Amino acid sequence: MARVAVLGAGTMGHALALVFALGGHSVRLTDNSRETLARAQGLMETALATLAAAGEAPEGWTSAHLAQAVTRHEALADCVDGADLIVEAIVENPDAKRTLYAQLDAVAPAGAIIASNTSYLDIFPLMPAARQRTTLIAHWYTPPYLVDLVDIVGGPETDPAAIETVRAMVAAMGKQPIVMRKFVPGYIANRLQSAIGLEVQQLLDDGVATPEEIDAAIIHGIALRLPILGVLAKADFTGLPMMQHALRNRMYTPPPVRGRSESLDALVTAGRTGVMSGAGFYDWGGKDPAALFEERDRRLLALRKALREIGTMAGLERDA
Ligand SMILES: NC(=O)C1=CN([C@@H]2O[C@H](COP(=O)(O)OP(=O)(O)OC[C@H]3O[C@@H](n4cnc5c(N)ncnc54)[C@H](O)[C@@H]3O)[C@@H](O)[C@H]2O)C=CC1
Ligand SMILES: O=C(O)[C@@H](O)C(=O)[C@H](O)[C@@H](O)CO
Repeated sequence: MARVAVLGAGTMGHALALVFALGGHSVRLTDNSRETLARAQGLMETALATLAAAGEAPEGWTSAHLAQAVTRHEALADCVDGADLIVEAIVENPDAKRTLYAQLDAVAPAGAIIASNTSYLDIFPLMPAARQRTTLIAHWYTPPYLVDLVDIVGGPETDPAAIETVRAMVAAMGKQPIVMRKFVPGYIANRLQSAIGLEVQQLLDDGVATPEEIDAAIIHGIALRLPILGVLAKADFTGLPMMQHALRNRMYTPPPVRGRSESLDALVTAGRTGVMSGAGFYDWGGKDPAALFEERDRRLLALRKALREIGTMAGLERDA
């Protein structure tokens, strides 16, 4: 059992605290927003109840176990006291991360591994020199208690032993770690999501389609094949000469990277920041985020169960 400190209790932090607790570790959680830290308890409990109902939590795990396994701390120093692993899941802002890393350097145990959950940032230049050997990225997907992939990558000075420690820990929790040979922003899956995101935002900004139509195209067009074929086995079924033709014809030009989107900006300006605020691209009918997470998780659990039975023809577990 490791002592794990999770910094940031937002969308990812509360869920990562739950993941490590379910993995048998002792977890301390902090956030610089008191309300967020308080809300984390209810969100973890709802997620645990959903997992337990589906038989996906360890035998006999209850809210009482959770309260013992995850403690919440307002002070950073209390949170990281005695930590073997520090999971950084604060806001995706380089200045905020740089400031936190300097504070961490002053209070974290000397040998503690610091693992950032950053989606895209090269966090290594933000970290004080003394922590470079024990700093790495371990990037999870939401909700991390259901999505298995964890991207792991070290920086130029990271000790390979630190990478192996985290890889083994993640694998022991039943997850799918992929250790990247070098850092690239977005790893594999987030780069693909970025490409999709860029295209989706352009379609919206250009008024080509509505959010509902875009999601329908993904759900009815692309999504069904992905768990069975990935992208490259699907290409084998398409036929590779067709892919050559598509490249050669140059009919597709990716949208320019503009660093902003009018439709996204309008939503955020209107306070529609997503499920946590009750609305985003969709209107979530004023439902409590915990209820929405529960509904999402229940459906994802059912899908995951079905997919395990069906198997896959692509990827590391291909059974074709
Ligand atoms: N939202 C997602 O689906 C995913 C996010 N990530 C990454 O995880 C990290 C966190 O993202 P979210 O959970 O979405 O953000 P979030 O905004 O939901 O939560 C971030 C939390 O960090 C807290 N915070 C900010 N500065 C802090 C500090 N100095 N000390 C303690 N707490 C502090 C904020 O109060 C907030 O509650 C980011 O690096 C993001 O790129 C990675 C995978 C998925
Ligand atoms: O999709 C996810 O859960 C994550 O991979 C992320 O890191 C991000 O939030 C991503 O979706 C943003 O592009």
